[in-house]
Amino acid sequence: MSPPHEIDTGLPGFRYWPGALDAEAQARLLTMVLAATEQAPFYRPVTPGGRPFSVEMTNLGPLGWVSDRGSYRYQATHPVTGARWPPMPPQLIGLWAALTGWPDPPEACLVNLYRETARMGLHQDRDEADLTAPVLSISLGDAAMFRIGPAEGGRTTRLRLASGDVCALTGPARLARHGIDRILPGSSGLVPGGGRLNLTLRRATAASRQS
Ligand SMILES: O=C(O)CCC(=O)C(=O)O
Ligand SMILES: [Fe+2]
Repeated sequence: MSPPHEIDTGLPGFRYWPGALDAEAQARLLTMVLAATEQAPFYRPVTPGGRPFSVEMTNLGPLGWVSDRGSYRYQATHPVTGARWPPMPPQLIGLWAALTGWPDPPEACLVNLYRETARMGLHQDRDEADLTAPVLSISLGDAAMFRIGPAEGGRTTRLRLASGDVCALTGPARLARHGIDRILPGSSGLVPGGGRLNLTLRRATAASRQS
């Protein structure tokens, strides 16, 4: 992977590295993720209000983000199979360290699968114990129209995220509102069956390190 080029989008703390993963790194990552989904298949969660997500999900790593009639939360097991999530691929731990510089490794990699009509409404990521730890997001496959705006609401900006792009919510942008308006079906042939994969890496628990 060549060193990522960082672009200033005007929202402090929102960091964007277009083309951070070259075609070979994307293919390797995709192969690893698809292999892990043999063990931890995609499933369609529902919101606490009972509405099914249009996105299908699974997780990698010691903890995974889940949503059901009870709550949004992190847990160690797949809600359908009851098995532990597959391990976090070392390539992702390395990318997290290189791009965020955060001292603790990621604990959760949420894998979002967007088929043709899937989307994700504007939201904040706030189910983590330490809301100062960054969120790192990797795009694979079809491009997506990503929307982002300040935590307090107001004007949002649209950004087209393509396969291999990486972005991060850090510092003052950690609680930025964001979502996916739509994907651009057929813009990439990377994902078998079509669509987009998003990998979102996070710390879930509070850091245990001493200061
Ligand atoms: O698919 C994306 O790029 C965003 C995913 C996201 O915001 C989330 O999983 O919290
Ligand atoms: Fe999010």
